[in-house]
Amino acid sequence: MDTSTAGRRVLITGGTGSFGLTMVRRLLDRGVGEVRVFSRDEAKQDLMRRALGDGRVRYYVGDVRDFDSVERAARGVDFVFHAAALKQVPSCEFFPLEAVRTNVLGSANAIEAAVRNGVGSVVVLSTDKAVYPINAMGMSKAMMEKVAQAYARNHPHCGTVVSCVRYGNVMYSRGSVIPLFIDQIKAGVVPTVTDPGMTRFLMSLADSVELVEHAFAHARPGDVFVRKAAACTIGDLVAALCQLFEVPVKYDVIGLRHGEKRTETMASSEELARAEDFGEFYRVPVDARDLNYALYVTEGDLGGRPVKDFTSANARRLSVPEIIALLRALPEVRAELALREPALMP
Ligand SMILES: O=c1ccn([C@@H]2O[C@H](COP(=O)(O)OP(=O)(O)O[C@H]3O[C@H](CO)[C@@H](O)[C@H](O)[C@H]3O)[C@@H](O)[C@H]2O)c(=O)[nH]1
Repeated sequence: MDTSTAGRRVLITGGTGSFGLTMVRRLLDRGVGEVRVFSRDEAKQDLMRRALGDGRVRYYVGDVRDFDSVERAARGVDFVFHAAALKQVPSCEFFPLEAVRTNVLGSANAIEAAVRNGVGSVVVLSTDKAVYPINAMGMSKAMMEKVAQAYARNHPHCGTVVSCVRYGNVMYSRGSVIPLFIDQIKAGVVPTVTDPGMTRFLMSLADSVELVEHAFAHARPGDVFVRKAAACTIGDLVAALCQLFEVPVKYDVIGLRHGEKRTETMASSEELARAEDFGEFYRVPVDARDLNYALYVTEGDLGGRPVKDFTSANARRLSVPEIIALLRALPEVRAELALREPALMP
C-alpha cells in the first residue's frame, strides 16, 4: 500500500485534541489533499479553523458513538487516524460505561466505517494504561485494541489495514501534571506529588505523531506498535521543573489517586516474546492462531524467548538534566519561561 499522504484524503477522529492538531499541521506540511477533523465540539473546531485558516481542512461535527456520523465522515477517505477517546483516568473511573461507549463501541464504529468505505489504513491510538489495566480507562483501551485485532484476525482478506499504537504520557497534554506543576510553581504553591518514586514514560507530541506515522507506514493487519520511550520518576520531574523555574526543590506528598499505578507497562513479556525490534520501536503482531481451542489445549505456544515486561521502571531512566532539556524543548514551557526571562530567550 502506498502510504504517502500527499494529495490524499485523511480523517482524524478526535481531530481537535492535542494529537489531532499536531497531526493536521504535519499532514498540511506534507501536501495532504484534504484532512477531515471529526469531533463533538463545534467551538473547538471553530478555534482550529481560525488558527489554521487552510481550506484543505474540513470539519465534521459528530460522535464516534454514532455510527452514521463517523461513516459519513469516512466516505471517500484514504486513511484514518482514530484518536477520539475518553482519556482521563478519574472520569472513566466514575463513569466506566461512558468509557465503554466511546473507547470500545466508538472505536468499533470508526473501524467499521473505515472498512465499509474501503479506507486503506486505520491507526487507532492506545495507551500504556491498556497493559495489565487496573483502571476503567485502561480497560476500555485494552478492549479497543482487542476489537482492532479481532477485526484483523477475522477479516484476513479485507483491504483495510487496522493497527494500533500505544504511547505513554504526552508531556504538557491537556489536564496532565506538567501544566499543573507549572501553575503551582508560578502561584508560589508547593507542588503536590502523589509519590516521588512513581515512574512514567515521557513523550512529546512530536514523538507520538512519529509513532503513528511509523505504524502507518509499516503496519500489517492487527499489529500493535510501541515506542522504546524513556521514563522518569515524578520526584525527578518536579525537581526538573523547580530548577527550570528557579525555585527551591520542594513538594508535598499527597498519595496515589483513584486507579493509579506506580509503574506503567508499555508492552508485556508475552507480547515482547513475539515482537519485532525496529530499533526505536517494537512491532507486536497479532496472535493469528484461529479459534480451534483443541489446538490450544494440546498444542499451546511453546516457543517464545523469556523476556521481561517493558515498563516505566526498567526503561531508560531520564536524569534531571535530561528532563530539563526535554521540558525546554516544549513550546508551552518556552512560552512560560519567556514571560519570566524575556532577555534570555532566543
Ligand atoms: O497533583 C498531581 C497529579 C499527578 N501526579 C502524578 O504525575 C504523574 C502523571 O500524572 P498525569 O499527568 O495526570 O498522567 P497519568 O495519570 O499518568 O495519565 C495521563 O497519561 C495517560 C497516558 O498514559 C493519558 O491517557 C491520561 O489522559 C493522562 O491523564 C502520575 O504519576 C501522577 O501520580 C502528581 O504527582 N501530582
